[in-house]
Amino acid sequence: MVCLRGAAARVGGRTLWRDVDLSVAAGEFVAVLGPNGVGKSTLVKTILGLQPAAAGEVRVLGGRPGRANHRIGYLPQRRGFDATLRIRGVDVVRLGLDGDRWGIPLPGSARFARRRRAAEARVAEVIDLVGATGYAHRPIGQLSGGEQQRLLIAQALVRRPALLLLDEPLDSLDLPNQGAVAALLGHVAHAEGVSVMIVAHDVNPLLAYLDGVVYLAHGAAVTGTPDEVINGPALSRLYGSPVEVLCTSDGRLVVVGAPEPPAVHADRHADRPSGARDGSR
Ligand SMILES: Nc1ncnc2c1ncn2[C@@H]1O[C@H](COP(=O)(O)OP(=O)(O)OP(=O)(O)O)[C@@H](O)[C@H]1O
Repeated sequence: MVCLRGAAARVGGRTLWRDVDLSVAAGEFVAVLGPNGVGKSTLVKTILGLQPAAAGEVRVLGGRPGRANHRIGYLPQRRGFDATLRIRGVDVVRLGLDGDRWGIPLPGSARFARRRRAAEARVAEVIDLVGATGYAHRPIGQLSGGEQQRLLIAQALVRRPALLLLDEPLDSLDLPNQGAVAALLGHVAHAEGVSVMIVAHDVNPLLAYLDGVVYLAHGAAVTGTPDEVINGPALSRLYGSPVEVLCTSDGRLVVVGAPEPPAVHADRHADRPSGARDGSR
């Protein structure tokens, strides 16, 4: 579904990363990890064809990046909806189906009625899949961050994408909601067969569900299973200095000694509960 060989990204005259090899198969759930500014979002943009690779080869859904974007669901970084926004959750999901389409059949025609029924059925199906049926008819601005996030995931899924790309969807969710959204994405990958790539700062909520990890740091990447990547020797080689990975009694991983400062977006973490931490760094 996604294949990078010796890929490099260059923005503003600066090489962010190089020699990145990565393969994501159908139905795999892969996290893109690493400190602030290392180029995680740029990797997603490279896969979408919004940022040309500076070197190497990038193939997405069997072709050049950008060619098959209609088969990709994309959830960009965001800050949340204004509390006064009146549009309902169900309408937000529906926008993912036909929000960009022109030439919709005339109201009153049989084709229009058929299409509307099929669209309504698909929207209801995907809202059910993300567990948002109970609140999808409320204004999205009045929903919690976790509820909004589920509806946005439904929007990204409504066209039955083969690949789902999510840029920090767990950011600013509390720990129970991070866990719930991680479980939902694991289900989307493993039960629905969608390949899922997620940019994240904390691997811990995702660990139980992940098939693979891309860890970007120091202009390079390590890729593999979570066990292959998130360990002291692999991260020490990547950073070029001693890094330890500690495992807490409840199975959380804490990376100690990584040279970069913690990757916290203070602005987007304002509503984070006290005591919540970013354990993967
Ligand atoms: N179009 C651009 N022109 C110049 N610099 C850019 C451009 N896009 C991104 N950058 C820079 O490239 C670096 C990597 O950005 P990117 O958003 O990919 O990082 P990230 O790992 O996703 O960061 P974060 O964890 O903070 O979201 C940043 O320093 C950013 O300012």
